[in-house]
Order: sequence, then C-alpha cells, then structure tokens
Amino acid sequence: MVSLYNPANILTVVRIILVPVFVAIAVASGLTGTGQRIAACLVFCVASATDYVDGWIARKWSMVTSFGKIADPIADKALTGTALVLLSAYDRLPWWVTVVILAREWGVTALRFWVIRFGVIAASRGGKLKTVLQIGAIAWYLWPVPHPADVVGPWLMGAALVVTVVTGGDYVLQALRLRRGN
Ligand SMILES: O=P(O)(O)OC[C@H](O)CO
Repeated sequence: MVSLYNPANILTVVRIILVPVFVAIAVASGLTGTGQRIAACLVFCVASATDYVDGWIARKWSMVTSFGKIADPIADKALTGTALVLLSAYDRLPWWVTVVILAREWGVTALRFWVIRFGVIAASRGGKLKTVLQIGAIAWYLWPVPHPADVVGPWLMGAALVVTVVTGGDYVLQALRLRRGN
C-alpha cells in the first residue's frame, strides 16, 4: 500500500503552500515594477514545476494515490486560478477570460466529486496540455514584457482557453459514462 505521505503528495501540498506566497508578492507590488513581477513569475513557475515533478515521481515509483489524483488538479487550479484573478484584478487580462476558465476548472472539480462514488476521473492528456498552456500563458503575462506590442501572450492565452473549454466538455462526457457504468 502506497503511503499518503509520499514525495509526490508532499510536492502537491508544497504547491498549495506556494499559492499564498505568490499572492503576497503580487498584491504587495500590485503587479507593477520589473523586480516584483519577475519575483511573482518565478514563484509561479517554481510552484508550477512541482506539478510536473510530482506526476513524474508518482508514475516512476508507483506512488499514484487517490488523494494525488484528486489533490493534484485542485492544487493546479488553486495556483492558476489565483494567478488569473490577480491578472484581471490588475487590468492585465480581461475578466471574461478568467471567468470562463474558472467556471470550467471548478465545474470539473465539482463533477469529479459528483461521480466519486462511481470512480475517479484522473487528469487526461488534454487536461495536462491545458495546464501547460495555461501556465505558459500566465507566466508570459506575469513577466514584464512590453504588453502593447505583445502578440504571443494573447495567442497563448487563446489556445489555453480553447483547450480548457474542449477538455471540460470531454470530462462531462466521461462523468456521464461513469455514472451510467460504462
Ligand atoms: O483538466 P484537469 O482538471 O484534469 O486538470 C489537469 C491537471 O491540472 C494536470 O496536472
């Protein structure tokens, strides 16, 4: 039996703990100032990197647990959701983008709990791609690049948005299949 307190799960918890650290830096600076934005971006990237490492550890040393399957996506959503809200609050990203992504993310989380009696909906390949795109787009928006001339950021965020919505629909179908028992 795999211990709950394994390195993969501990890294997931570290990611959750880094969320308030990221918020503190972002709020203290109002996401202005080159140094502060670089600091916020670096904390965000380190926290995001734990997502890759915990998954790798869990697979390599067979440390996949039900806790990890549920907590890992929640930790991702806490981090990316917080970053999106802050970017919108500081006028760096339109609110509608944040609202659509948050609705999908927390809708899928609610869906996971709704069907938990029937089985666990683990992160799909599309879900992982979505997370990579979201992290890349958010990091780009946090980094102090010249925004008026920036075309990369909106394209990255647009791609993240499309994959976010499409994979959300796929999870709805998975949940319905689980409930039907096939
Ligand atoms: O799309 P989700 O909800 O399965 O989330 C995917 C995870 O964030 C990948 O680590």
